[in-house]
Amino acid sequence: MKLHPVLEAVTARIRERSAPTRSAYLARIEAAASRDRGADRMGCANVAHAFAALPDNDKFRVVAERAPNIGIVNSYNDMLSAHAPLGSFPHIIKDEARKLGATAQVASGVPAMCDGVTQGTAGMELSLFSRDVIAMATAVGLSHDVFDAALMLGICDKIVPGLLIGALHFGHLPTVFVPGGPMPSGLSNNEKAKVREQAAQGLVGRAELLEAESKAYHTQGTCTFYGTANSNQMLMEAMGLHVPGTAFIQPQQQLREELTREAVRTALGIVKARRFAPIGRIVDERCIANAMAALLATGGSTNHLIHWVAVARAAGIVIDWDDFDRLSGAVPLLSRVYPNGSADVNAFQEAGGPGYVIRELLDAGLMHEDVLTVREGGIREYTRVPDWAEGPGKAGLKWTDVGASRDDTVVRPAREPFSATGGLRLLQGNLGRSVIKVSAVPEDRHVIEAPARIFDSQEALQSAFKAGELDRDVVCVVRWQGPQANGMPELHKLTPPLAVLQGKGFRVALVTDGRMSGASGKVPAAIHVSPEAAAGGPLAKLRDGDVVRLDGVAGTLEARVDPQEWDRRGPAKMDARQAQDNGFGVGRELFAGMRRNATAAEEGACTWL
Ligand SMILES: O=C(O)[C@H](O)[C@@H](O)[C@H](O)[C@H](O)COP(=O)(O)O
Ligand code: SF4
Repeated sequence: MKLHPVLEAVTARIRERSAPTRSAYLARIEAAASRDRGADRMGCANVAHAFAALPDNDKFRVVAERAPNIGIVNSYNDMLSAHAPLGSFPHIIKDEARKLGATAQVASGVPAMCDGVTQGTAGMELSLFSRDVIAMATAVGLSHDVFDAALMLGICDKIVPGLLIGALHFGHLPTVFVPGGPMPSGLSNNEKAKVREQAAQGLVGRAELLEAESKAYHTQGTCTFYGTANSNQMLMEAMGLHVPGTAFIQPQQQLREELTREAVRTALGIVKARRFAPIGRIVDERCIANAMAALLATGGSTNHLIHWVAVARAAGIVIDWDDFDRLSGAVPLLSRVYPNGSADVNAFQEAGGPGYVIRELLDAGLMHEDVLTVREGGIREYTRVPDWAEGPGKAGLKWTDVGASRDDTVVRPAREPFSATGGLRLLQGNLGRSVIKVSAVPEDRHVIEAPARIFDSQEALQSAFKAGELDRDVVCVVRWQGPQANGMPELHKLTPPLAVLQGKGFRVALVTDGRMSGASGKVPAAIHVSPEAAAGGPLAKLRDGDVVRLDGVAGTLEARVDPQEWDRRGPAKMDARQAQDNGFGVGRELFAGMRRNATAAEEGACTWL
């Protein structure tokens, strides 16, 4: 299939811009790949320490027989419903490795924050930087340097980007990502959102709200909205870093275990076949462009406009919001999964899932086909759906073509998409550069112009809402929420009050240098405003009553203030003590160095460069 000219142009622009950093990166992984590693190179004490805990026959294998050794990086904990199933995976992986004459060791555990638990609390100020902590923790594990391949176990928001950034610093290793899958559907996301809005208006009490939330989030597995966690899964499929079709197979079933075993077979298959497919080679400019296209075609999380910039940078590839915006003009919206619709990821999988979207994008020339993946069959393998058959002679994993959409309210072909353009837009103007997810906003709310009301915290906005001060057309500006100010938290708790105002017919919007959740959607929000207010960005000059225009069609974000007056204004100052006080007791002081060192949101909010 001929490549779409826009995909071709964007990829060429990325390749040209990245040439110096990408060639340096490839040289580094060549050097690492040629360095002899493992048991027969290390000192005897090192070897003894590395394998002391292995059962004797495994020790023999990995030392005497130089059997391949897999490093497992696991983000298991009980705080994320999505990660709870991962506790049992290392046992399955070691068992499968042993069957294949290899060994596997947990190289390291990495931390994982549940953004649902910390949403709206001071703990959320650690969330973005936990991504780079996870990358560093991945490096701590893999730096034992006794591995021939790696398996990355993780699903949620900052965890997959962190694991990927870490793994790319070991780009010489074949690496497969292993998910756990979504929980079975409970109370629908729309129903949940409705109860939240009733609670915001005082129409239901805490007992009713807790009952609704607990019915939505009711067991192990990933939450079923298409937020950052499930956008991660879609992108892992589009980048060819998963076993094909594994993303949205639910945990606690035999197929999930078989796919985990298949990840071991896939990683060892690369090692034994000596197929040159280390992760640093798979993740190239075309792979990154494919991920961008898949994000846009599914109205994925706005967080990936930060994370995938950082992921690309870890592979020596430089992308920016112009690249996303240009691609968004050519990539159609092919799926509607909450918050971009009412279906959840289980319905998305039923209707065709990632395989359907990837097939449609490939056939429309909107994904590169000539890419490396962890599978020999290349990216076409990811247009197929796995199943596991039981019984004599039939047992085993098999894949079938995804076929036609089984629900065209959830996934549609590229020839008749939900929208001709992708779900994410770049906004520019005298307030800086920002992004908006338009795919989840009602058409008649894509352009909002109203007087601004300035807030220095999300709590201040919630208090003003409760006091009835926002019952009007208003652009709510929440500043001092960028990476350097307070770690760039998600302000998703503002969705219910703003949605109530929108539901009353007021024309409302949010403008912030902070983030929103991948699960945010219906209220127009210009987010990630760069440069952030704490770095001298123009949000610091805005005042109550200034008219602000957010135009998701023209791609602009402007303060309608007389230019001379605007130039005369000095910036407001952040009350740093306020941030310190409300953040005490959740460890935010430990992240002061990362706040100081973070690059801008558009550069991925990287803290390691
Ligand atoms: O980016 C994301 O997808 C969010 O961070 C998500 O992981 C988080 O859990 C939300 O807070 C969930 O939504 P609710 O808070 O509405 O449950
Ligand atoms: S999707 Fe969000 S709320 Fe759900 S488990 Fe993952 S981080 Fe937590």
